[in-house]
Amino acid sequence: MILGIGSGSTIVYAVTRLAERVRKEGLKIVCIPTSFQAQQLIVTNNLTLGSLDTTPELDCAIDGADEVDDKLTLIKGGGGCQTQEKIVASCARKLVIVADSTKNSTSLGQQYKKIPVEVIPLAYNPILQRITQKFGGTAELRMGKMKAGPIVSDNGNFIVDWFFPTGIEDWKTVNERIKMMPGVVETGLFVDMAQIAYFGGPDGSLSVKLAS
Ligand SMILES: O=C(CO)[C@H](O)[C@H](O)COP(=O)(O)O
Repeated sequence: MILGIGSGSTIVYAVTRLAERVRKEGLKIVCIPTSFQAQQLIVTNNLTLGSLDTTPELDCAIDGADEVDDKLTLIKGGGGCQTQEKIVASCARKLVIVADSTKNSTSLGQQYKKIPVEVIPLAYNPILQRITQKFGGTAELRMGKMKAGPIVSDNGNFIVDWFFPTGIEDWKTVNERIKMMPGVVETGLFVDMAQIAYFGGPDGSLSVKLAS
């Protein structure tokens, strides 16, 4: 199986369990990373590392999410990896989301208030202005906590966080319009990409949401 490996803190649990099964059951799995973090995760768990260069068609990708609505529209990019995550997911026949129950919502904005957008550094300020002029809300350049200056993505770009207003329903159109802005590399909006989401509860319970 060719499997995309997502980024974030939740995917770590899935990869740990996967590595256990590969060891015990001798599963043959090639893992395609969605970030530098995912690549390290694959390597440190002694899983087989692959790339889109050699395997551009994946059976499945597993990833976390910052919020999942009832249509399985996702907000991703809390860790700034949405571009590679979306590329890998787009090459996979199936996208499976693993998240804790706080990420589950009926409509976007109930849990997570912002859409991360990866941008070419030169364009960050015009993009901050265009997004808020077109759609409202506020937007800011993501700044480092330990590093002075902006966060730089794995691709050498900046991340703009758009704190969107309430009431937006047509996320497909919003996504397309933001993507058309010169300098935008990728948004953290995943529309019609995920087929299934698993949510773990604090009591060990599991709930599942399927794309309609
Ligand atoms: O999109 C992502 C990184 O860009 C993550 O998958 C998302 O932020 C969820 O992370 P976590 O599992 O730590 O809550």
